[in-house]
Amino acid sequence: MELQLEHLSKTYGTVQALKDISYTFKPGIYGILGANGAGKSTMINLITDNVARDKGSAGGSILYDGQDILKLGSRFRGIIGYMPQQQGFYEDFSPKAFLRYMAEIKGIKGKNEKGQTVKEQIDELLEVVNLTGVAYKKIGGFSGGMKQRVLLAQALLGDPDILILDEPTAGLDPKERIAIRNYIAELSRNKIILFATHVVSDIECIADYVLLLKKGEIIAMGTPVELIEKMHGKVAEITCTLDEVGKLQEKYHIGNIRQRKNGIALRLVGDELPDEAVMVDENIDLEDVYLYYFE
Ligand SMILES: Nc1ncnc2c1ncn2[C@@H]1O[C@H](COP(=O)(O)OP(=O)(O)OP(=O)(O)O)[C@@H](O)[C@H]1O
Repeated sequence: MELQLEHLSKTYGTVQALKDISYTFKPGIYGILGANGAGKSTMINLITDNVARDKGSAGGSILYDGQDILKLGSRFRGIIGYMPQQQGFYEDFSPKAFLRYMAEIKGIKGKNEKGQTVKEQIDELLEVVNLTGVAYKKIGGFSGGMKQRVLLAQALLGDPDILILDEPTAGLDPKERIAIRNYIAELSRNKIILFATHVVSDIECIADYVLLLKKGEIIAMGTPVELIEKMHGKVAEITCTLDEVGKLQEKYHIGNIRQRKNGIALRLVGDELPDEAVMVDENIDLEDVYLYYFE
């Protein structure tokens, strides 16, 4: 199974939101990391066909196992599960009623490959996202995290081959963030899962591959380990006084700032680092990678 983006571009008026993106997704979890406005939602909206591509060859193409998704039409939509950024669902619905409604819209009927009826599939999904106890309660009274879990469950309806999650942890507190991340980590690795976020810790331990998107372009990509290895010689720590912090901030990308007994320890990331800084080698992480490319 392959989802291939070929020279994908999208322009809104004078803003080029995506610039000539080519990349092939295979089964696994992809962290799509980028600051606000990087083009993550645009990429997702093109894959889900919620936004029209630029006209003609200028827009590029998206192929699912070699076939243009626009030609596959509803067949392609049937294999996609999509969790949108906005929680625009009906507050008066219960999770169960909402999932039943979404199953109707998606045309999911009869029994699935495991021989489960739609009702059984819904019950199983509610169990997976830990909402069985509130299956008949109104969504309107739910916390942000519970609402996100309802959205995740609807994206999983019909066991889609491709799962697209647009900032699934947006607005959640740390505990709920971890819960959502864990549900995603436990999903089958036979799917292509795209997880768009601007929060490194969301994907740090669960992504098989990471794409860094900036101003509509992929500026770096690889497995987390590959990206971390490229940072060799670009991360250091320096101990300084509070007065010196501002000056260093002007010249270098600054990560963690920690109070230690002998002064303030700063993490510096960049191609050129001060001589007096001590190189960090062993515990470089994706936060350093993010800082290097984005700050
Ligand atoms: N409908 C639109 N009309 C005009 N410009 C748009 C539209 N949608 C997105 N843009 C612009 O395209 C660029 C990419 O936006 P996009 O929403 O894809 O980024 P993003 O990485 O998903 O950011 P966010 O996390 O804020 O959603 C931005 O400059 C944005 O202002």
